[in-house]
Amino acid sequence: MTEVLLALDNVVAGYGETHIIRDVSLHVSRGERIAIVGRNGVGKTTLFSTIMGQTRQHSGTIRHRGSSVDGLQPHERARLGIGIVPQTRDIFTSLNVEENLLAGLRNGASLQDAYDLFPRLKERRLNGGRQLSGGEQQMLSIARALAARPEIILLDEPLEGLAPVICEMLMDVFGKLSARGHTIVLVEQHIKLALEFAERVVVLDQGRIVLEDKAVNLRSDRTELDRFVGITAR
Ligand SMILES: Nc1ncnc2c1ncn2[C@@H]1O[C@H](COP(=O)(O)OP(=O)(O)OP(=O)(O)O)[C@@H](O)[C@H]1O
Repeated sequence: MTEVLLALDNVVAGYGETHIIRDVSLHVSRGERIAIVGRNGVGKTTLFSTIMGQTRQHSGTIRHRGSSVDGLQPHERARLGIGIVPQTRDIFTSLNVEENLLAGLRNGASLQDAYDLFPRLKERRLNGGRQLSGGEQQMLSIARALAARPEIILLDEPLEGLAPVICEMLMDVFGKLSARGHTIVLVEQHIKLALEFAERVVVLDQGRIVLEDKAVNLRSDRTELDRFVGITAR
């Protein structure tokens, strides 16, 4: 039987007294590829922040490999193997590429692992974070998250604002990571790419899961999905 790596049960969370995430239950199995989609402001980033312990969890439980992580600090959750590539790109702009990677290495990961996945980073290894293009910064942010050898990786709109050729290259990398057994949860505005990448798609609306289905079903009939993401969504 496939192991449930991450389980959210009836989670209500938000900022201060505000409830943004409302009664969310979501189980992620080891090796799964899940996409989370929904209009702007429905709570996709807040859901990731909640998994990382960066919001106020009012009720419900979050378990990692069956053990509750409720009450654990973000760095403690990261140490358990929950990795995130935040929308804001997590890099130190004052450090060069190699220094950024070295600062993130954990659990026997090596610089070479990062350079094998992103040869461009090797070419730019002595460039400061500020001198990198948006795409290179995103590669570095992803490589830094992977340098901690997470068991599950949360990717928050990693393609946002990037040129189509870079998006294609990153999607290719996500495919490779998945083929190597990584568990990936992707928040993505490009619905077409989300449907191509994921096995299962979860739709959020006003902080609730309103639709959850296999991508193959949603690809063959987008009527239901379009109700929640809008027919103009790509
Ligand atoms: N730090 C914060 N403090 C208070 N409210 C916040 C904070 N961050 C987000 N919100 C509010 O929470 C709601 C959900 O925002 P969130 O960023 O999670 O949505 P999203 O689906 O990721 O949106 P987008 O697709 O635009 O990134 C919004 O109403 C937003 O204004």
